[in-house]
Amino acid sequence: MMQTGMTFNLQRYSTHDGPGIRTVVFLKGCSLACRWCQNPESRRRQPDLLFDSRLCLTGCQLCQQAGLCLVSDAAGQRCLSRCEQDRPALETLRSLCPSGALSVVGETQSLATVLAQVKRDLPFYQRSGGGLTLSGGEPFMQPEFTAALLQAAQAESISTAVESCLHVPWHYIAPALPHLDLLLADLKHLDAEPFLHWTGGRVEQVLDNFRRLKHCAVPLIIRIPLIPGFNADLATLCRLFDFIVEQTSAREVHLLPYHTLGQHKYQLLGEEYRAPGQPLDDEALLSQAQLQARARGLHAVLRGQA
Ligand SMILES: C[S@@+](CC[C@H](N)C(=O)[O-])C[C@H]1O[C@@H](n2cnc3c(N)ncnc32)[C@H](O)[C@@H]1O
Ligand code: SF4
Repeated sequence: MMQTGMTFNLQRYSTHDGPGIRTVVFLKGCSLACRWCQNPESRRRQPDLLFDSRLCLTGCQLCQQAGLCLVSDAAGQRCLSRCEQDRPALETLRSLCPSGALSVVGETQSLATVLAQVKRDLPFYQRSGGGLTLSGGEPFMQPEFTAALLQAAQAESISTAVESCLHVPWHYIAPALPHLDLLLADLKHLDAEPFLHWTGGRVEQVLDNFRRLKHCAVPLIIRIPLIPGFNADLATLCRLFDFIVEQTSAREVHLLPYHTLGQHKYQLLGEEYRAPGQPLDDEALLSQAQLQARARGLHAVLRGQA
């Protein structure tokens, strides 16, 4: 049977998603809805419609003729109606808009198609120690496709990595592990209430998966997005470092200061942005956090610097 997956982007020459030069394949669908997520178009498993009012040639009416309903937001800007019933089938809109104001994000692709694109950069992987990284969204939410793609990449001598929030049942993760050279996993918080409030998920499932991974051979790097009002304070971060040392196999932690680069995409999706309006700008906190992580024997990386 032909394996297919739902992807929404493929990024070549990435140097931020694992060692060396990498190709990042972004898979659609996530079990969390982090308020700060830089990829809000990744969250639903189905294709999404984006509308950029700045590009709209208001007079052409092609989308209205196809059955799409545009409304005005509080500022009088045209935007998508939040009512899904006001939308025609997305496939009819995929290449309809002449100005690019409307775009459909997410497409079903065969494993062979994705692998062929990844293989184009084999010489770069070999020279730089890079490879394939699966991101998203949450790659383990497409467990069969993820495991099969990692296996196929390794069979081509391509090193593999996955970026994950670990908010999935263990049996979605386990089949991929034999085909994984590096797992980059987020540790966002330890407490149930703030985790639920800011991400919509159950923290215990994440912590449980970290504990299980301790008994697996796959190399693990933990990433902490530092989000003001959620976890960007020294006391919370020190508790996270303690958890890493005591309950996981990771000895490398990457600190990811909160940024707002994905904020405009919420508007394109017709969604409200419910995270802080300003990026994290607290160098004192960042350097203290790096010191505290190092004091616990962790290799702490901030903006690529150890
Ligand atoms: C978009 S996620 C996809 C992988 C997976 N779902 C996860 O959360 O780890 C990739 C990385 O981006 C980080 N990230 C997402 N939004 C961010 C933001 N606004 N500022 C800083 N890091 C962010 C996440 O914490 C994660 O490490
Ligand atoms: S887990 Fe990752 S992809 Fe999912 S909403 Fe959070 S940051 Fe975004």
